[in-house]
Amino acid sequence: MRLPPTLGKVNMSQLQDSFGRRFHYLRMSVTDVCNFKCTYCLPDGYKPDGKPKFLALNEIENLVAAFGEVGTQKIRITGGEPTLRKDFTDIVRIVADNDNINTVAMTTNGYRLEKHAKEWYDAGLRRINVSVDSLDPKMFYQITGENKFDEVMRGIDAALDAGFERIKINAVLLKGLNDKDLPRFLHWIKSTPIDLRFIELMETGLGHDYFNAHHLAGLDIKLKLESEGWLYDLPSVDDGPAQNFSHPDYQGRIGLIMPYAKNFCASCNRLRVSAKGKLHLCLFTENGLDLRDLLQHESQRAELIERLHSQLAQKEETHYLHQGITGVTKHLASIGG
Ligand SMILES: Nc1nc2c(ncn2[C@@H]2O[C@H](COP(=O)(O)OP(=O)(O)OP(=O)(O)O)[C@@H](O)[C@H]2O)c(=O)[nH]1
Ligand SMILES: C[S@@+](CC[C@H](N)C(=O)[O-])C[C@H]1O[C@@H](n2cnc3c(N)ncnc32)[C@H](O)[C@@H]1O
Ligand code: SF4
Ligand code: SF4
Repeated sequence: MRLPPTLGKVNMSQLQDSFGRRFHYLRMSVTDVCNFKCTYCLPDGYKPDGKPKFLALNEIENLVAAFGEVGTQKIRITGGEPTLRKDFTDIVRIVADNDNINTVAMTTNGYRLEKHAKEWYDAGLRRINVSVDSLDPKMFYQITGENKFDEVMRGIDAALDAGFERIKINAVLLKGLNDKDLPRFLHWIKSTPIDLRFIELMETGLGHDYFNAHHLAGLDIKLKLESEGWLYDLPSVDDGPAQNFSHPDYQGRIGLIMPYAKNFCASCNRLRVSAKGKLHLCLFTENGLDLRDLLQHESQRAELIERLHSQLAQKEETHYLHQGITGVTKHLASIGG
């Protein structure tokens, strides 16, 4: 792709913060809308705030191009539920067509996978993370507010058939809800080549009561796995924050995402852009900086890149969740998790 002439004078080095962390992974949210009502995320369902206008395809193209120029190699499309966008396949294609991006991923609740897995694969999507909080259909319904367990599981089968590089399953650990599910999950991955990740519940604007009632530490699972012969896998450079484990008797792997663990943020390698075009330096705390005025035309790329570099200096070392400070993030659907 030909670059605008001004780009020659711009700092094209990789995005880096003042703690020496480099950012080669962008989580790009494309909608806040969701059709599920997960109790830890949108317990009352998605409530539109006015008439939201989410990033259009040309804005997404300019965003991807700018991030690609300064070192982004992996883009995860997320939401809300990203696949609710009618132009979702076009979004995948835009990301996949950018030569700087070598990993195109998405996170989904899986309800449209069965029908579209192959189409998205053909458009260039290579990795999929699907949220499945329980393997008990009744508990799945209780947690997500949707009776779509069978549909989602058929979607995962379709994704396995379509040939995706990697399929990960996300389950948020919830005391009193899915905390009895470990044996079922283990049984599933014995013969299924997926990465199963248990995510510790993070406190959001939902409040302290929900968090206190349901938070469960991942450490207990880690100790149990280690005692049963699961071995820690060294992370590769574009891995997310999970600590991964594998076992010779199992085709699948297990990952633990423990945001309250010591040093969790030391390996932070990702930035976020919300569906309305705001840059978020962290999943928590800040309001986000508007990028949208600079997403309108290719000729603005140099200015956009300068803005990205100038913001990175403000990225903080860690979140403040330990102090119960959840910042402005009301729920993770508003920023893509
Ligand atoms: N606190 C915190 N949690 C994160 C971060 N990244 C991911 N998570 C949590 O992990 C969940 C699952 O993330 P995914 O969307 O599957 O992405 P990922 O874990 O980066 O996935 P991979 O790229 O496949 O490793 C998110 O929704 C968050 O709950 C992060 O940077 N900080
Ligand atoms: C916000 S969702 C967006 C993508 C898609 N709708 C889905 O559910 O996979 C991304 C991830 O965030 C996780 N998540 C949402 N709220 C969370 C919370 N409070 N704590 C931990 N993980 C959370 C979900 O389980 C999901 O795996
Ligand atoms: S976790 Fe995902 S599927 Fe569940 S309510 Fe939030 S955005 Fe929707
Ligand atoms: S909480 Fe913030 S600083 Fe920590 S890993 Fe997540 S995005 Fe990075």
